[in-house]
Amino acid sequence: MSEPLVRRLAIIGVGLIGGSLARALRVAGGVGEIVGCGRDEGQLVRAVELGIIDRYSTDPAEAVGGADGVVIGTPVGAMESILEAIRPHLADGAIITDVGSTKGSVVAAAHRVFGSRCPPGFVPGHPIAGTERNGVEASFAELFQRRRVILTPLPESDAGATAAVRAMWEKTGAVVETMTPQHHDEVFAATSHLPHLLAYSLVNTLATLDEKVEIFRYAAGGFRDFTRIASSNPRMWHDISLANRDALLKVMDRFEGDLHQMRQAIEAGDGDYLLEVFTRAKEARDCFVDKAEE
Ligand SMILES: NC(=O)c1ccc[n+]([C@@H]2O[C@H](COP(=O)([O-])OP(=O)(O)OC[C@H]3O[C@@H](n4cnc5c(N)ncnc54)[C@H](O)[C@@H]3O)[C@@H](O)[C@H]2O)c1
Ligand SMILES: O=C(O)C(=O)C[C@]1(C(=O)O)C=C[C@@H](O)C=C1
Repeated sequence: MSEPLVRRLAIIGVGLIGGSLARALRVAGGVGEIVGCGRDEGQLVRAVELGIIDRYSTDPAEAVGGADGVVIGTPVGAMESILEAIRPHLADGAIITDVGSTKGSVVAAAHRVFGSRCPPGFVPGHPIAGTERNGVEASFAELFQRRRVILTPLPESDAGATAAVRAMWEKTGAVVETMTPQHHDEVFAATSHLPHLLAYSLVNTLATLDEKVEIFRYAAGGFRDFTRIASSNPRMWHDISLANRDALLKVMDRFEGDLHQMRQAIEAGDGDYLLEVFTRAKEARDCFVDKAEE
């Protein structure tokens, strides 16, 4: 029997992502005991009932005791307080990673907690997979299969720790890539964070058009497709929007400019401009978006 990748894995925040990671590792093997931690004891009890975790604690310090692997699966706004709570209780050589949708803010939080050099076992991460649902009962083992996971190791991250976090995600069926935290935040401001803000903003505009909110009766498949992600957890996207401020503002400014140009073209009856934009966008989506999942 080969040694498990991780003898004891502590997952702080056993929700959609943390729960799916636990389920995937259960199926794939390679992890010994899984200890859950979180603020919502009901979720943790449910996770034990579902066989996703072996046991739980509502105290992060207790949960990480003796753990050789720690995954933080909470909203990014909670990560600093959790790192602060677990810092004195981390086992020597423990691997510490997270699943947060922003990386610069998580790294900055870690430096505020650990100082100029984070532990060599600290390797931030981000699975590019999810749904609009949240909570452990929305989790499933297949979530990460053939999806990308981005690791953003720090200069002080130990190569062995980075390899261990990579191996953990590859166990789930994910394809692992590395980026700098800054590049990560720029890329996902454009491909994930802005789309969510647009979906929320569109639905909010229509919801405030008429107080009877009757207009949604006439929304068809296009609106449903475009706005699925507006059903995502508001707290999660509150945290992401504020954490990735600079990259988001930059891409929002660009988008606002492009939308203004489209408005001007409509106002001027410039159909050629509209056709140019629509054709370029269709070609890009048809060619690149579907390939992204290969
Ligand atoms: N939902 C997605 O599509 C998706 C995809 C990739 C990454 N992420 C990232 O994963 C993280 C978790 O997202 P999720 O979708 O699993 O959310 P979720 O709401 O399903 O799970 C979050 C869990 O963290 C717990 N929690 C919240 N605050 C806490 C605290 N202060 N201390 C301890 N536990 C706390 C909650 O009780 C819950 O169990 C976020 O950082 C998010 O940016 C989400
Ligand atoms: O599929 C969805 O519902 C998601 O929103 C997942 C999604 C995204 O595609 O933007 C959302 C946040 C993450 O950090 C990564 C992926």
